[in-house]
Amino acid sequence: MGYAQLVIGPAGSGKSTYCSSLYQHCETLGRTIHMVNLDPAAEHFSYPVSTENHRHLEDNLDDWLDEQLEGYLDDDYLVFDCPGQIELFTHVPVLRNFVEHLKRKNFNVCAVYLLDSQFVSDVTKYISGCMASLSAMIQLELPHINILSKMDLVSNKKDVEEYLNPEAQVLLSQLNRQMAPTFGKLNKSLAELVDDYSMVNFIPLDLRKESSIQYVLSHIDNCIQYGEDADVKVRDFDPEED
Ligand SMILES: Nc1nc2c(ncn2[C@@H]2O[C@H](COP(=O)(O)OP(=O)(O)OP(=O)(O)O)[C@@H](O)[C@H]2O)c(=O)[nH]1
Ligand SMILES: [Mg+2]
Repeated sequence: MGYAQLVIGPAGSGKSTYCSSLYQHCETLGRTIHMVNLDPAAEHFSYPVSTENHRHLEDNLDDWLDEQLEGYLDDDYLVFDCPGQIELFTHVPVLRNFVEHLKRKNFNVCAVYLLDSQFVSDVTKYISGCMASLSAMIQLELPHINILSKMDLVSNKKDVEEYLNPEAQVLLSQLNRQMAPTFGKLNKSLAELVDDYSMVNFIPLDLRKESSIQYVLSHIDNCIQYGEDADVKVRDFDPEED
């Protein structure tokens, strides 16, 4: 049985930074994880790929993803740093195919969706971030964990708290305050959608704190049942501990 995190989220949300911090954290613990960078952009495309090329892109990526998996063992813990292009996990089924592939290889996979905490300062941005997360959740059909990244940039933690487990009513009134009355109905539907899926449930991540990284990791490990067979106990950490 192998374990894998699929780290996704909008461009610049902090995926690569999270991956390297996680790697260092595990290194300190003496725990082995492997990072796999799934961004083929640097190697293959130095230009935007148009929609006509999607088929072509897909075929190439399947082979390329296969190559990335070579050399890893069936019981490894892998962390896939995905590119920020949202269409890779929504319009194009390539990431979904990759997930199927991992499952066939007996990997327990969890989607780790990062959203920049700066998005929370603007409820419209926040909602769009939630929708992108929801879309990934539906497309990938994986256990899913939402993370609010870059918490070190948040000066007042109270501002963010209500967005960690937001209520539809709060979102709705904030959306209505910002937008013209014609959007009232749409806002209501959006807020309800977010509420219905009860997917909007973010764990704050402050990379300056080892305890915060550990807290996030514990949640993910739980999700993919890592450590349940072994003697390793998944400890619960208080993110506000230090
Ligand atoms: N202050 C702060 N900045 C961060 C943090 N994480 C990432 N950044 C910064 O945010 C920018 C984007 O970070 P990346 O880790 O490259 O984001 P990404 O999601 O991998 O971006 P793409 O691969 O382009 O989608 C960089 O300038 C980082 O230095 C964080 O926890 N705190
Ligand atoms: Mg990156």
